Amino acid sequence: MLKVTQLSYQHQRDTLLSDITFDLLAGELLVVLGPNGAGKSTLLKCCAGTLKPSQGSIHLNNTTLEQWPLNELAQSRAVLTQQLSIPFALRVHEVVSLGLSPWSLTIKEQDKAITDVLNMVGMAHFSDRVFNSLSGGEQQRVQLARVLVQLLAHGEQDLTGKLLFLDEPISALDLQQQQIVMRLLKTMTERGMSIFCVLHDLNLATLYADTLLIIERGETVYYATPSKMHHTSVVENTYKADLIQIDHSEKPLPQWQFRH
Ligand SMILES: Nc1ncnc2c1ncn2[C@@H]1O[C@H](COP(=O)(O)OP(=O)(O)OP(=O)(O)O)[C@@H](O)[C@H]1O
Repeated sequence: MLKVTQLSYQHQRDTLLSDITFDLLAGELLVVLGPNGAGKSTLLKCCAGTLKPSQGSIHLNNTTLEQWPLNELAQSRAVLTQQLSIPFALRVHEVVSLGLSPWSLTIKEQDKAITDVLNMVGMAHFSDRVFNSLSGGEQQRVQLARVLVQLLAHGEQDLTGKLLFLDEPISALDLQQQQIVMRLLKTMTERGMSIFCVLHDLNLATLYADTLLIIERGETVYYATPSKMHHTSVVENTYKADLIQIDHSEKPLPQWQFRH
């Protein structure tokens, strides 16, 4: 699906990413982790086509990103970046409808697609509210609905070939909403969608990801399934935090607690 080979990104004299290689398969949730400034957002922007890598290649379904016709690319991959503000007094359903711009749908089809994704993120009852009047977490859920509708416009069950990039999509959410969104992402991957998701929460990442990619100072330090991290010191070495590694009580997966 997405094949990234020996990707490097240089900004002036700084190497922000160096020799990153990974594959994202159909139906896979790849979670990208790493300390502040590690290069996660830069990697997301390169892979999504917003930044041009200095070296390396990015193929989406065997075609390089630059060779994809723009509208077809917009129908196949959606990108949710951090810190999005809407400078106009748009209503929630109007913000979500921005995600439908690559598609030609009837008004009825648009309304259905928008209602479906707002239901998925539990925001249908806010459809007519002015977006800027929502809380931070509510705004984040609406923005997630906007990128979801871009990939689910026709309500198709099989989402193979659809690629979603998310940069910290749960950073403003409470515990219940974090779980709802992570379960929703899992449901999307079960329908075939591929998801590249930057997170800071190691415990959620380990629970939900199929694969973890951990980067530090622009380089890969871990690229494998979460369970392979069991009883390693990768997290402690990468984050330099004083942590205790424990076993999840219901799954054979590592989790972390702060020592105090
Ligand atoms: N346009 C730019 N000019 C100079 N430095 C930049 C630019 N964009 C990013 N950087 C630097 O590149 C590094 C990686 O930034 P990036 O935003 O990718 O990190 P991140 O891993 O997403 O961090 P965080 O967890 O804090 O969001 C940082 O040190 C950042 O300051």
